[in-house]
Amino acid sequence: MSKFQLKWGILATGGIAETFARDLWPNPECRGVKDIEHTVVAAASSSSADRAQKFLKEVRAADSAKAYGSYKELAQDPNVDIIYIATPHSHHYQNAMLCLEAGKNVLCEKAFTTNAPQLEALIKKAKEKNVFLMEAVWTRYFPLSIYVRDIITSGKIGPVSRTSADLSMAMLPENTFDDSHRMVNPELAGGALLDLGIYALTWVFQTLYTTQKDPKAPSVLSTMRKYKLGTDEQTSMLLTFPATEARGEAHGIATTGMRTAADPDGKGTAGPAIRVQGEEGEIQVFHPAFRPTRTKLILKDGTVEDKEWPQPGPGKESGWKNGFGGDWQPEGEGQGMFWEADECAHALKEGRKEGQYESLQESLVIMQVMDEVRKQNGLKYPEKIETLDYPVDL
Ligand SMILES: NC(=O)C1=CN([C@@H]2O[C@H](COP(=O)(O)OP(=O)(O)OC[C@H]3O[C@@H](n4cnc5c(N)ncnc54)[C@H](OP(=O)(O)O)[C@@H]3O)[C@@H](O)[C@H]2O)C=CC1
Ligand SMILES: O=C1OC[C@@H](O)[C@H](O)[C@H]1O
Repeated sequence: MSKFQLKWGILATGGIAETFARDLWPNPECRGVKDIEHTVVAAASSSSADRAQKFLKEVRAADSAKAYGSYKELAQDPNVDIIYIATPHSHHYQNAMLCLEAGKNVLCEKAFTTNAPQLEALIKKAKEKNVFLMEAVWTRYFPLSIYVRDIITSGKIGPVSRTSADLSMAMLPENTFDDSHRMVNPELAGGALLDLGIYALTWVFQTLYTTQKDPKAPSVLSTMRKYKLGTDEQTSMLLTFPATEARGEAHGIATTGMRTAADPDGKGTAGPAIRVQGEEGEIQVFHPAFRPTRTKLILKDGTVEDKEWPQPGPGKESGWKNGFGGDWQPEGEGQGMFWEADECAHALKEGRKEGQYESLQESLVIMQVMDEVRKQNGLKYPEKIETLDYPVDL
């Protein structure tokens, strides 16, 4: 059987671009995926073509891969099937529009855009060009996430009425980040909400919204503690999801922050970061919410199922070098970003224009929730990064 080949272009050469591109290197067969192949055929850096060339070497791309010194050249490369966008949040709208305008399929890092109207404009453009568009919320595509959603839809824990999810990582911003860093800088749409809070929201949504046949957008109440630069360093959200066919009203509690830790000792002693609670039991997921590797199912009848979910990889012997994962990524394992890449390949192979575990509609509802949270707490980014105008030189 011939395999479906997906040829990737990587837009930007920072931290996550490197991790993602490294994750494309192991043969998908090492995770049981037999029908597709990924190849990095080009990369672009806004700094220089030399930087892109160095990047391609670091991620083991073939010598034939093209190195570009501008994103525009990458968007126009006819050999590229899909572009992975790995710039700061502030730039996603402009970068994605550039690629969609050029007729490219796009996988765009989270948070998709700075606001919901920008995302609506991207969705409209993707439809007009008849291309694929997906937000790179990689966690959604893990077998662990599929298992959790299946537990819910199977009815095993009964109707779910509450999910609480925390992604807090004690990295005191004043000691960790320069004022120009994307995690705190308003010019780059920094702050906990768009960077980390989106994972707490992902768990609330994929358990209370994605699992429903007739999902409805939630209402939201929120509070925010601001950093000295005006971006948020801690945000707490209480979401109310209307009743559906399968359950009554449900509450989602999503918290995020840079001052407290979901896992203070790094050993899971504090308990689960995520609890999905139903009438017959609950399913727990352990920190970190973006790359969890442990779940615990606890049922009223006394059943307890503790499960580990190591990320597959090519093994230590392959000489494969770990990426961004650091402590979370034992040697020989992959980071786990390949699951979302596999979803892109399967979607394009099947002719789908969006991901199967997070529709564009759902990404939009989440973006609307984040807009509302910012509105309730007076967090605005500079006009040039919230605008619908295109092109804007950032
Ligand atoms: N899924 C995940 O686990 C993770 C996702 N992310 C997401 O990935 C995105 C990028 O994060 P990360 O890789 O950590 O960021 P980095 O700062 O490491 O890299 C961002 C890259 O974007 C390009 N860029 C273009 N314009 C700018 C600008 N004005 N300021 C800074 N960089 C610019 C640069 O590449 P060049 O010079 O080559 O053009 C830069 O290297 C964010 O959306 C973030 O939320 C981040 C970490 C983990
Ligand atoms: O997506 C992410 O996951 C890991 C975090 O450390 C990082 O800040 C964030 O962008």
